[in-house]
Amino acid sequence: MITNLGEITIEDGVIVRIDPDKKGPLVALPGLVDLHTHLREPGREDAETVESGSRAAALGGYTAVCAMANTSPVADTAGVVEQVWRLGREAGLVDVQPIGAVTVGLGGEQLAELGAMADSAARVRVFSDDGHCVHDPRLMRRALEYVKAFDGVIAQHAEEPRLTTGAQMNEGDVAARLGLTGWPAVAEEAIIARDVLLAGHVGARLHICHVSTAGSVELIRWAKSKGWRVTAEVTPHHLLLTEDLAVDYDPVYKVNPPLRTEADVLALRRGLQDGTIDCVATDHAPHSVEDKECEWAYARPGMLGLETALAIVVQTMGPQWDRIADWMSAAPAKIAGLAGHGHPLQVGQVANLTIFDPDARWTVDPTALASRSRNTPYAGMELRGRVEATYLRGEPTVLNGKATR
Ligand SMILES: NC(=O)N[C@@H](CC(=O)O)C(=O)O
Ligand SMILES: [Zn+2]
Repeated sequence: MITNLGEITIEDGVIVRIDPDKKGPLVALPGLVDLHTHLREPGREDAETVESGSRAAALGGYTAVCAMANTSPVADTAGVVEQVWRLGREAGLVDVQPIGAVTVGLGGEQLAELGAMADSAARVRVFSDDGHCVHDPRLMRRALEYVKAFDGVIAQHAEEPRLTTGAQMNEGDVAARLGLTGWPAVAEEAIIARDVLLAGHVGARLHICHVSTAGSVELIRWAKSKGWRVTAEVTPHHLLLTEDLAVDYDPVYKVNPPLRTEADVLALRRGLQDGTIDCVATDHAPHSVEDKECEWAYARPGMLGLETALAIVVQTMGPQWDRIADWMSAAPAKIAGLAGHGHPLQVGQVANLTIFDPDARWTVDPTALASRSRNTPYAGMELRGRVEATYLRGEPTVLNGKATR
């Protein structure tokens, strides 16, 4: 089958011609890859399923997502990661690459069967206790040593739990005014400092999840200057939103790590621009109405991200299409070891691609999202730029802004 997408022609799932003369107003990007997605299946299918999350991802321009391990049961065995991987194949809308837990049950005490997950049909290469920090430095060291053998990576949720007990939002003036317990920047930075040193010592790959402070950017810049194998991600929400949004106690803005200050937002954008931060990852964290639309103190942290990510990145970083292709496709594919994704749009490459209309304006309606949850911080906001179409190995998963399945 031959498909013509303006300047790009696809045949049998492969890009066979690129004709720059035919370039129209739409932007073609390599299919986006998300390094940090919470799909909630198994266990919380009321909040999201592999299929609903895959549909949200495709609508956001993604062709692959890495599914975080904090499901129920936890993805800490070959059986569970294979289940998630198989569900992704059945949904067939994006490639779902499971992330395995670092420790049994995310308990932080005993290493999970990393090797068995790596050898499973799901071929796990990224391991994370996300939602929890791997707190014990000895265990963290062992995990780094273990995954080094097969070029795996430990993705750390950097949060020193002894400094965040009872924390509800960023520590600072706003928290003091609202009477909410603060989550200080140092809780993130202390773990990053420790772990880049460990990664340097072991010579293994470390990835820092959802970096949120200016100090973290500095530490990662320093670690990279040493030549240590450290990568980092930033979320679209940390590139745009600040702690001030908490003033009305609307729990949609409660997220972990918390929204920080304007100075942090600017430092994160600079860090992404100068390559200190490698990629943008959504941390798509769907939560049910009961878990989210309640008092701030009881609401679960986390916000949706997949369907709005590209528009938010363009809004915050500008229409730097080559850089965006790197931040949202090539870099995350490389970190996750996804050989079939992240390729530049070139003749002969597999046709995983996203067609984006940079001028389309749309208003975010939480009830119209493909996600089973509604906890988007952009509800009612007018965004500029929308995914028109997404192709997975040459097959459309989204056409005219609608999922094909
Ligand atoms: N980001 C969040 O606030 N929540 C995530 C866990 C996480 O990414 O830390 C979740 O699973 O809901
Ligand atoms: Zn996390």
